[in-house]
Amino acid sequence: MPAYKRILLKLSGEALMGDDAYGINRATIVRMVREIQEVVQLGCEVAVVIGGGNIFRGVAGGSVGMDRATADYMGMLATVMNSLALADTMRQEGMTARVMSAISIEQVVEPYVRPKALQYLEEGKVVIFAAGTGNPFFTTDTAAALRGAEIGAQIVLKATKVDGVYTADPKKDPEATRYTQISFDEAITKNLQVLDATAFALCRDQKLPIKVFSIFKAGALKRVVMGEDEGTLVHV
Ligand SMILES: Nc1ncnc2c1ncn2[C@@H]1O[C@H](COP(=O)(O)OP(=O)(O)O)[C@@H](O)[C@H]1O
Ligand SMILES: O=c1ccn([C@@H]2O[C@H](COP(=O)(O)OP(=O)(O)O)[C@@H](O)[C@H]2O)c(=O)[nH]1
Repeated sequence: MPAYKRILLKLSGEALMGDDAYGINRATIVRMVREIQEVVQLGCEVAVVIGGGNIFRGVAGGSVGMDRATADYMGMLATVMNSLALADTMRQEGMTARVMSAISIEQVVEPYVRPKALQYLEEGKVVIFAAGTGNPFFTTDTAAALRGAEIGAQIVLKATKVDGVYTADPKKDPEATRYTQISFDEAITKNLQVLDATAFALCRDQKLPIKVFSIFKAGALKRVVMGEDEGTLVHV
C-alpha cells in the first residue's frame, strides 16, 4: 500500500538533460516516466510540476541584460515544452496524462482549471502542471507548493540532483551530512537552500510536508511513495 493517496511530484528540469549539455535526454525522460508509472500502478494519484532549466539555461546567454519578467516568461515557456515532452513520453508508455498550463496558450495545452485537474486525478490520470505559477519572479518549486496545496496533495516530492537536504550544500562542502528529517523551522533557521524561500514558506503555512530525494537513483520514487526511508523529510 502506498503511504500517500495523492502526491505532487516536482521534477528538476535540469535533470532531464541527462549527460547532455542542454535539452531533453531521451533515455532519462523514459526512465523517469517508468518510475512514475510504477507509483501510478500502486494506486497513487500523481500530479507533476516540471522545471525548465534544461532548455532555459541553453538560451540564457541571450537573456543577459534582458528584462527579468521577460526572461521569466521564457523560462515558463520552457516548462511547457518539458511538460509536453513528458506527457508524450507517458502516452508512448501506455499512460494517460493531461497537461494544464498556468498561462493561456490554448492551441497548445488546456488551461489550468482546478476542478478539472481534480477530476483528472480522481480518474487516475497524471496531471502535469505547465508554466509554473504563471507569474514572473517565481520558480517551479513555488508552483509545486502552490498546486500541491490546491489539489490537497498529502506531500510534495522534490526529485532533484541531490539525494536529500544536507547540513550545507553538498556540491560545495564534501563534509556535509544528510538529514533523514528536519523541521521547517530548523531548515529556515539554518538557511538550508534546497527549496526556494517562497515555496518553503507556503508549505510550512499549509502544513504540507516535503520530501527531497534523488532523481537519478533508480527506484527512489517508489521507495518514497511506499513510505520507506529515502531522502529527507521536511515536516512541520
Ligand atoms: N543544504 C543543502 N542540502 C542539499 N542541497 C543543497 C543545500 N544547499 C544547496 N543545495 C543545492 O540545491 C540544489 C537543488 O536545488 P535546485 O537548484 O532547486 O534544483 P532543481 O530545481 O533543479 O531540482 C542541489 O544541486 C544542491 O547543490
Ligand atoms: O512560476 C514560475 C515558474 C518558473 N518561472 C521561470 O521559469 C524558469 C524555470 O524554472 P526553474 O528554474 O524552477 O526550473 P528547474 O530549476 O527545476 O529546472 C525559472 O528560472 C523562472 O525564470 C517563473 O518565472 N515563474
